[in-house]
Amino acid sequence: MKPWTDADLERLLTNPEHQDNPLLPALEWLQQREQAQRKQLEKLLRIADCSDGIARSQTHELLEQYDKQLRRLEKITRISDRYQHSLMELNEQLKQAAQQDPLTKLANRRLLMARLGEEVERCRRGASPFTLVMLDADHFKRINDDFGHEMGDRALCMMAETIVQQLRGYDLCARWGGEEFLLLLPQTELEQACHIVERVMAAVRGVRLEKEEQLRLSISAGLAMYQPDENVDLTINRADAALIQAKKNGRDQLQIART
Ligand SMILES: Nc1nc2c(ncn2[C@@H]2O[C@H](COP(=O)(O)OP(=O)(O)OP(=O)(O)O)[C@@H](O)[C@H]2O)c(=O)[nH]1
Repeated sequence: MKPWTDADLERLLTNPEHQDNPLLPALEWLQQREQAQRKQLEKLLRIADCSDGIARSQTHELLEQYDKQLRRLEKITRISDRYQHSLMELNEQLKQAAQQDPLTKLANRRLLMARLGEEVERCRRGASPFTLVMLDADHFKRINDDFGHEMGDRALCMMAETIVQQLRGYDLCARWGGEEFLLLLPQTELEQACHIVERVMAAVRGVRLEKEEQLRLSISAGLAMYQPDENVDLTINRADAALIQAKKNGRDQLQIART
């Protein structure tokens, strides 16, 4: 049997032949109810479609917001990485500045005293003794007077570089004062220290600053070997006294400290 359509039903209900059929009112009632239900269903479907659209656009909006937050977070992370990196660099620079002489870039007194403390400890634990060498540029005032303070600065830097080149990796050269340097030679007894210092003095004599052919440099040195249980300040003083003696003896030479 072919399915009933609305038109078939309408024809049946309006057919004068069936006007007296007792089922007619029931059929009309069923038709009206079916139409009402259909309308209701269509309405519900429209609402469902609409809310589906809203849900879709809300989801899209949320995804966009999420992407935006993610990009913002990535940007913040990049900035924070850069910030952390520059903080670390700054920290490193500060650390260096606290331990370095700004002119010659050598270790400063603070770093040398720290290393000296460690060396004394090592010596107390039975390692072989170390030697300290106080170095002082000769007649440096004349260099400044004859060639100018700026050239004096360059001469100091050249001297520092030359001294370091003659040392071993574990030795330390610090700028002690104006034109004074202090060498820490770990695990080095006097005889070996003398060889090192003679090498340093010879190298300083050979320094030539371009354009200033007349400029000649030399240094005097006082050596003191650390004595077990000696206060290290005393070792420094002994090296200093030996240096004064080297100056008195005519400069450009080394002198060994008395114990
Ligand atoms: N250009 C320059 N000169 C410095 C610096 N520090 C110290 N000096 C100079 O070094 C000279 C040291 O002079 P003095 O202590 O009289 O000693 P000197 O002329 O080297 O003579 P002796 O040590 O006796 O051989 C002074 O003229 C200081 O101004 C510095 O950083 N740069």
